[in-house]
Amino acid sequence: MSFFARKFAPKPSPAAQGRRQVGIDVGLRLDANPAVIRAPVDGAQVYFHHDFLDAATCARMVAMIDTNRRPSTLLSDRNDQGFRTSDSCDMDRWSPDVQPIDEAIAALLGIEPEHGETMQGQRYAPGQQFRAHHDYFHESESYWERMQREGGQRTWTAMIYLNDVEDGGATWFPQAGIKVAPRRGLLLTWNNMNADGLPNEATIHEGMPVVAGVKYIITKWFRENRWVR
Ligand SMILES: O=C(O)CCC(=O)C(=O)O
Ligand SMILES: [Fe+2]
Repeated sequence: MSFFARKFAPKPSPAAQGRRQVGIDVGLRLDANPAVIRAPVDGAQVYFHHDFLDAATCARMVAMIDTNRRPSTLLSDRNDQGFRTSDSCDMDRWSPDVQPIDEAIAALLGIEPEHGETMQGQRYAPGQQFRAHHDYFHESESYWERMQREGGQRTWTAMIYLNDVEDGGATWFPQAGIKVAPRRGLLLTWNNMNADGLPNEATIHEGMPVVAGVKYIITKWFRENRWVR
């Protein structure tokens, strides 16, 4: 960018600058971790870590989800039946089974655990899905005012598949062009913001319908500010 273009370009807001820095810091940390693989996609930061959780830990998480699950909800002004048909549950962050996983994910990314929302468990039976969506908050929706008070925008998402699924249930990023098949213990993480610290539309993704078997995952969404106070 020329000197004049830079001088007259709109200045990024302090919030966008903070999110931009989180993208840089977390990206550098993941790039430096030999156990982490960066997905070869343009226009989004997407990474994997195989066997992030062992089989016994995954089995404990599956049992917790089965005990506490209820129909999933959607954060939207529209009432869209069929959009998210799974079951979900909140994983108690202070439980001795959950806290170490919470902390391990936060340490992997280098984000303070207090920026993470409550870990969510999700279960998809055959035919169940989570249609294409962004994890970041749409700042035009009515929930945004409340979200701003509760930690602000979502920056990084981390998901862990707790089991192999017989058929279906891949996580598909149609714009970024990757499809991830569930595999026990596999962690998938991506930055919902772009290099300017603004919502990255190319992170649109869906949990494709399970065809055979049952899919279990846990999801962590990180906020730009502290979520736990
Ligand atoms: O089930 C999946 O593969 C995707 C889940 C997801 O996008 C989410 O929980 O935000
Ligand atoms: Fe999502």
